[in-house]
Amino acid sequence: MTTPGISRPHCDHTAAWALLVAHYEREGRAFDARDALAADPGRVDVFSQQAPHVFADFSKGLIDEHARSLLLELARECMLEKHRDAMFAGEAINVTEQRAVKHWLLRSPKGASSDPDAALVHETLDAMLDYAERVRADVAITDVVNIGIGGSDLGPQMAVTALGDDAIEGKRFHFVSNVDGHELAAVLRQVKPQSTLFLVASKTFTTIETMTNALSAKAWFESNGGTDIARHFAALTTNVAAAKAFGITTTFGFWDWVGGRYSVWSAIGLPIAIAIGAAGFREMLAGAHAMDRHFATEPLHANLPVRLGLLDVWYRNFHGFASRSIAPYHGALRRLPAYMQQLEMESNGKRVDAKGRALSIATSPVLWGEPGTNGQHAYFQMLHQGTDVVPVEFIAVKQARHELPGHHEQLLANAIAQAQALMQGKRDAGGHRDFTGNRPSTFFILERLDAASLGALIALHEHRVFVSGSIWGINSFDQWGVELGKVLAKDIAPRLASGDVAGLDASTAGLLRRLSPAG
Ligand SMILES: O=P(O)(O)OC[C@H]1O[C@H](O)[C@H](O)[C@@H](O)[C@@H]1O
Repeated sequence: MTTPGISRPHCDHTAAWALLVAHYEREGRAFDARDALAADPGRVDVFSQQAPHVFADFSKGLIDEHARSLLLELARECMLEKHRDAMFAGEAINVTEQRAVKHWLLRSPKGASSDPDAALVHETLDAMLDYAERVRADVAITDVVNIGIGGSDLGPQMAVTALGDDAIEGKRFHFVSNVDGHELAAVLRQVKPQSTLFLVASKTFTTIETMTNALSAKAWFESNGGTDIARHFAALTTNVAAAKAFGITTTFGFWDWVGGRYSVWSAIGLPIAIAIGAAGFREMLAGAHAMDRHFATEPLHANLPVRLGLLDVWYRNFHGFASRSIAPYHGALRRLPAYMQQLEMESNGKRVDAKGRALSIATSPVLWGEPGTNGQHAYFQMLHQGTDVVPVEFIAVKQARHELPGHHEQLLANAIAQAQALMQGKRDAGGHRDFTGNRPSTFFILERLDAASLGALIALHEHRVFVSGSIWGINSFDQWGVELGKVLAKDIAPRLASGDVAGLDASTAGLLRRLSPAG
């Protein structure tokens, strides 16, 4: 195994980067998308891209053709394609953990990949989908409770929410992630041991929140007359031994080369498979695979993840935009912003390069958002008239899944109008009613929200995050930043009970005294 991270240049030391700096100063800063569109309506075709299942229009973005070609040059100088190909070749590009990055293999069709793990992937997938179909057919099971957090929660929860209209009748889905006992207690009040299936989802099977919730669920199950753990608990994990030690015999595994935030395609996706069926789950994989092929084979200038990732770099490092708002105009995509937060901020929220050297350029922006039109009535004020420019990403779905007249037209009209308003602005000498306009947005369109298009949309974002992370020179596949707090919580927990503040700083000691029952 080679470590391609080592040979990649510092992208901010390349000739293309210097040219981008100069271009930004000369023209980029003052660029006005309104003028550009008025001067050249053909801009819409240049700054849009159809990819499998997803169309994206960034013609309202603050980018011109020169910046676009310099960014492509930057990608070439930074050996983006080589890095991408190394991922698809199964090289250990997660250099800090010496692991391959192969979530794409989970959606590669049978026989399509020569990767040594391909056969095992399909064996596991077949077994998991078989099990999902058995659960679907089992009318005695009315409630499925997924216990997991982070990547073991956000993906399945987001996808079940997005596609749940197709869920079989008679089954409810619950997602318990927080160690806050209010969450599990609220679910346990609604379910019965004999009709509930608990899925304990944890890549490591050591995460304290998940273990605490799983132990409490098991204790509740046993003390409420539940007997058959094998039937009512299943584990989704890479740590089969730990699941067994916990007392769970039904286990669906995955591998260390699947990062938690990239694991929705693995056994972690079991709740989705139970909700939409084996065929639906395979469609989701197929949609993602189509996007993998697009990313792996399309030339850079026509490659949607590449174009989006480069636009992210342009916005973050040249325009200096520090956040991005995600506005899905579809209520069923309401968990998508949270999912994207983990995907991008945990992947690219790094301040050192892949070799551990401090970076002198900015990395991940802050991602946030709520579904439209709700967000319009809450924070769009700031997007239209605030002092910061925040690029907005609209996601619209052409076909509705309901029959109520009028609603969908209004929903789509609002999405289009908000993007238009952000760009157009409105001159008013009065000040308060003045909209400066020229606020950038990207507009995504899905024909319909189904398993295939959702799969493609998620894979698109995985690859987009790869692209910006690659240009920034970071390892997008580790997450050391979450460790310190976990370690300190282990020290604090017994102190809370005892009230022992010895050795703590004065501020932390003060909080502990206030919150400790012993205090
Ligand atoms: O699936 P698990 O091993 O329980 O991990 C759950 C989550 O917790 C960790 O702290 C990581 O930050 C996440 O990337 C991960 O998805």
